[in-house]
Amino acid sequence: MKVGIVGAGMVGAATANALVLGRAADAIVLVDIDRRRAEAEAEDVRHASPFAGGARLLAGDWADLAGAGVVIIAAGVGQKPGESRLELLARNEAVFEDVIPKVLEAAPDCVLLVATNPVDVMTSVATRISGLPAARVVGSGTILDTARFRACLAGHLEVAPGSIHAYVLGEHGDSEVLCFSAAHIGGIPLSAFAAQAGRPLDEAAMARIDEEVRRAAYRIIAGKGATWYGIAAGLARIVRAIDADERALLTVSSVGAAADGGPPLAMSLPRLVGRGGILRTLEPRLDAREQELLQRSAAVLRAAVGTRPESTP
Ligand SMILES: NC(=O)C1=CN([C@@H]2O[C@H](COP(=O)(O)OP(=O)(O)OC[C@H]3O[C@@H](n4cnc5c(N)ncnc54)[C@H](O)[C@@H]3O)[C@@H](O)[C@H]2O)C=CC1
Ligand SMILES: CC(=O)C(=O)O
Repeated sequence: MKVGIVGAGMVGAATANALVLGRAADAIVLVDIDRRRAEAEAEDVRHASPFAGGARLLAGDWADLAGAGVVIIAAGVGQKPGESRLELLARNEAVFEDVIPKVLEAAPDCVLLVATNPVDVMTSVATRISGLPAARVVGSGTILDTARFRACLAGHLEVAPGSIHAYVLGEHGDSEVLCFSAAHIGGIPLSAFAAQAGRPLDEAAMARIDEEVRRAAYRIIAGKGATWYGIAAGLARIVRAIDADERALLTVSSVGAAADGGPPLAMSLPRLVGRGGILRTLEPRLDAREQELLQRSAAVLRAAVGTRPESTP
């Protein structure tokens, strides 16, 4: 499949590299207002391609997105140290007003895959501007937070992250919800597994893991200015699910029924992803406290979306 990437900064370039190394695309087109940057990144990643599947890399114009099955939007500003994702909204909404119509003119049949922050609100914005059905506008949502959660649990429990079924839902941001209650390893609830493994998951351990996941971006941004490897791997995972029509269960964002029972809103829930984007949204089974936190997260996003007109699924 041909994949377009709009925004050839740290996230866009790392995603191109992850797609190449993961053999998740045949051709990748990088588009950026900074054409020189896009060309340099395309050339650099092109030199990784012979070590993997040989995907073609191009820095192009909008018209070069023609035929792309997925177009990833990673254009816009990122957080400065200490800044929250929601503070980026006004600046990145202006970028989307510019780029989304150009993408759709060139690639009217693509799935839009949104990475730009605040990613849930930007998914709502992209759905509104594009006029596409909600299923075709996928936000990376909490796919990264879910990976961080599994990585932390894997470290604590000394088990492979791939054997852990655990999810982060809600906002990709400060109000996200780590769902401990439904998490399991091989069908064994997390707490029972932890006891068997001699690695108790008490309140203190859960609070430490929560803090580690929720504050990960702030720590990384304080240390190196931005984050890119984790989200790049997550975006490549979503592209693979779409391309191979996997019906994979991923925590991604899309405008749809919200946890607070209000009008449609983009937030992360467990969703089946395959050809065409979101195929189905599942209702998570949470304990009462997590359910309440998820409703609060929806309220935070609803306040951020404000009075913007929403696209309904
Ligand atoms: N969803 C997630 O989990 C994550 C999201 N992000 C977000 O991804 C976005 C990009 O981050 P970085 O790559 O680090 O930023 P960056 O500053 O390195 O790259 C952004 C690129 O967008 C380009 N751009 C800006 N306006 C444009 C326009 N109108 N048309 C075409 N290109 C345009 C810039 O020239 C720049 O090359 C940020 O909003 C950041 O917060 C970052 C990490 C994780
Ligand atoms: C920057 C960002 O959203 C993250 O790393 O989670």
